[in-house]
Amino acid sequence: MRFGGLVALNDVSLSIDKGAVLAVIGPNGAGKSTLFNVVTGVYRPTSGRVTFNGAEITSRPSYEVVDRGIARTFQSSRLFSDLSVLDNVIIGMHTRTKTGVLDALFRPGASRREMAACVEKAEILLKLGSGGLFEQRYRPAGTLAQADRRRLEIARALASQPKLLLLDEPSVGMDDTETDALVADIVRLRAENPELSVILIEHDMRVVEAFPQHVTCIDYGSKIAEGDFAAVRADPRVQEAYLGKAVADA
Ligand SMILES: Nc1ncnc2c1ncn2[C@@H]1O[C@H](COP(=O)(O)OP(=O)(O)OP(=O)(O)O)[C@@H](O)[C@H]1O
Repeated sequence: MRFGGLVALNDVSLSIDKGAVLAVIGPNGAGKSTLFNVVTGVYRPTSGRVTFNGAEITSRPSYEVVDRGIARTFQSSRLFSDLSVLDNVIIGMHTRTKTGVLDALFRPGASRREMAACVEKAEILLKLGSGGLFEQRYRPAGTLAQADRRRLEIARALASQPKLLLLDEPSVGMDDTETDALVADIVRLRAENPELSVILIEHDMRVVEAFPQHVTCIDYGSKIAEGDFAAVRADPRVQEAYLGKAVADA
């Protein structure tokens, strides 16, 4: 992925199996969010391919990518702040609902029934995670605490019933207790959906350590290491690039 003269991603090749968690680490500006933007059709890559479940999805529009089963959260909140917590989750279901504006006008019964089903599903999702989102479901999303906003982003992404969930620094703005709860949420989510795959961009090594099997490190747009957490952490290029000399000396 090039932006003019800047190569934001250079020959980065990644794959993830069904049900696996892949953690992508790397310093600021390494190209991690760009990777998500390429996978989800926000950016059209200059070259290269994105395939999902055997089908090529390179540069497909984002709504189609969601429809195929890839959902994401963003590093900076993309919630509808004036809408309620509940409505934000319901909006995440739009690729899975059938009735539209015309149905609302001409088949109000069907439309109402579908909406009631959506509310029920959204409430279940809000009850799943930590942080009491369900109790706050009628509050405008913009009034939530930072950690709850991150949790709501995840609930909204899950509302589209993804097969692959992309989490962009989900622990940003969370304290240690909240981060532990986030890890527990992801662990529980995977236990309940063993086929769900997760790609996690993270700066917090405590989160990465909790999902240690597959870790990839990107630096200046290139993949510099991959393997399990212990191997990647021990790689001198990773220590140099990302973890810092303090860790190398530890
Ligand atoms: N739309 C864009 N136009 C121009 N340059 C961009 C664009 N998006 C990203 N970049 C550049 O691409 C590089 C990679 O950015 P990216 O946001 O992917 O990094 P990152 O690894 O996610 O960093 P961080 O951890 O700080 O979020 C940066 O130099 C960034 O300035």
